[in-house]
Amino acid sequence: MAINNAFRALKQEDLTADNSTTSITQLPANILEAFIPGYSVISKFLLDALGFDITLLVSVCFLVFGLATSLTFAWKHAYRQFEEYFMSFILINSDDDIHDHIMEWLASQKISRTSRKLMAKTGRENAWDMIDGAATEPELDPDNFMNFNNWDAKVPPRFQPSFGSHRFFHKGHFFQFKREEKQVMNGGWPIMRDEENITLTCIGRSTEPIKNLIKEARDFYLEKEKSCTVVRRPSPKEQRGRGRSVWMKVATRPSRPIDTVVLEHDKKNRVLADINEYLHPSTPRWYANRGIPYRRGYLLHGPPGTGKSSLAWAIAGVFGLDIYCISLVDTNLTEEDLGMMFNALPRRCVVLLEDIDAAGLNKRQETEETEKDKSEDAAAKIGAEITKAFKSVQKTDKNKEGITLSGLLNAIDGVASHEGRVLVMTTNFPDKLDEALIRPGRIDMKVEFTNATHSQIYELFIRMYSPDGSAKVVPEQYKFEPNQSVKDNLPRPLFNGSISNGTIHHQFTKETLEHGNINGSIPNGNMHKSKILTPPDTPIQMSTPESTSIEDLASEFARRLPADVFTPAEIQGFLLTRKKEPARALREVTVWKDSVLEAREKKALAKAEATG
Ligand SMILES: Nc1ncnc2c1ncn2[C@@H]1O[C@H](COP(=O)(O)OP(=O)(O)OP(=O)(O)O)[C@@H](O)[C@H]1O
Repeated sequence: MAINNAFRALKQEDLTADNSTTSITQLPANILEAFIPGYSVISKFLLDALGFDITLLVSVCFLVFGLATSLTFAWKHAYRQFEEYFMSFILINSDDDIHDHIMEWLASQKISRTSRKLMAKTGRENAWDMIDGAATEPELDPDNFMNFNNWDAKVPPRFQPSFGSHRFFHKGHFFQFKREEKQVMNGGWPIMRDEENITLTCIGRSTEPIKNLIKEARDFYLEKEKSCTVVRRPSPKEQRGRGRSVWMKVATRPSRPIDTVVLEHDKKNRVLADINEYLHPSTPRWYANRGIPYRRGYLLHGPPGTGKSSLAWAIAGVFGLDIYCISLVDTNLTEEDLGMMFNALPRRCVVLLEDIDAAGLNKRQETEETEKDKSEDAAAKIGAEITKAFKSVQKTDKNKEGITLSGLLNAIDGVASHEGRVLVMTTNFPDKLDEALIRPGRIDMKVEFTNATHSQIYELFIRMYSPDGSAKVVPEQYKFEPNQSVKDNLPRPLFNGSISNGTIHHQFTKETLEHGNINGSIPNGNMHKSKILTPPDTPIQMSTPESTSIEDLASEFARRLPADVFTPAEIQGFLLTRKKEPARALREVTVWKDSVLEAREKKALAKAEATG
């Protein structure tokens, strides 16, 4: 009996032990059934068909999954707590320049090669990349033309860390870089826009390592763009405001060297010296001590194509300033926007207001109209009043979305306005501008641009044909005596183009100047005279001891054109189409001059006829 009881107890124990084993490695069938409907039927079917019980396998999978989920949850929670109490972060919005600095820097770091989460960007080359030889060389087709077929596809893509979290070590510090994009309301429902933020996090309760990293990224970026001018324009209307920048970067281009602006040296130097003094760190105090608003405006005026915008760009390049361009004819620009834009300007920059005469900011007519009114009788006066009122309503409507003179003056004189900034306005018609706009305090220096003088023509020629585009200062002895001709002094031996080290050495003789008889060929077939092709890698070296110097050609060229008749842009356009053929330019300039003058005359006649 006792043995029987013990045996039963043992059996019971065995059963219990069996049960406990089942509960660890095998989940009860009813639990599995709850997760996988029809599980018992499937497992029974598989047991019958294959003689294999899948319960153990499924249970293990469930347990591993459960464990992994719990561990992930616990890790995330613990990491969040750690992040909260032992980490620091800095948030950067994509509107800010720092965003570009960081992304550019990261693209050059190891993380952009090793990360498993990358974003590929088509490596669109900037036209200026060619300058540094950074750009990929295009292929030449059998006719020696460059072939840009599928050019963008040939440029290697750029890689950046993609959206999500990335971790990396830099200079002994651990960083987490998180890039997120979300949709936010743009002004009001239902217009949405994408907003991108990046968060940089580091271990420790100080943000100093992140600040250092941002500084490093900024220095890296600025070093790359050292000799470039950043161009900004107003952001699209729907993106302005709400903490978003009202300015957006539209381009970065190589700074324009000041010598490339062909202008009387005195004029150029006067402007540069004035701006230099204005931007000096001690100048704001000087202005403040005297209670004078710290600002300076420049009006560049003259016919179209005489170099006004070019000078503004060159000024930005000389002083390493970004250029902020505003077009007052932009109908999307309101006075409120304009005020916001002036207030959002950085401490130092060039603000370029182009063609202000085209913006409807013409001289006010009031005085004129009042004078006229005085001489009219009462009935006419009433009529005039009605017309005036009607016109003013029309004017208000028309300018609802545009800028009025008072709006512009308010922006210029605004609270923060452009203190410390260089304000440059350009116009083709200075006489049309309202006195209020150009009074001292708003415009402090006026620079007149004219059609090309003889010395400008000379310099434009030299600049076009000297190997590196640099022109020597117009020589003192260079005098444009009406009867002086260097042509008569040109050496006479026949030209024979010679080539050494793949470079064509042109020599110009009187005959080549007169008849264009340049004989040149390249043995490797790069240049075929019949196709008038010049290989891309053949800089022209013009002057050799026996040849006519480029200065002589320039003098003769300038002599053949009248002064103050053609704009520098016109002359540049003419030279550009003969950019490697100074002799041809000299040969053809007289014909060109006559044809342009004739066309002008015809146009003037047609206009006169049309106006009766
Ligand atoms: N004085 C100059 N020196 C060098 N290049 C010039 C000069 N004037 C004009 N150019 C050339 O002509 C082109 C037009 O010049 P730019 O835009 O500066 O003229 P602008 O006076 O501002 O004309 P607009 O009044 O039509 O805006 C540019 O390619 C520029 O390089």
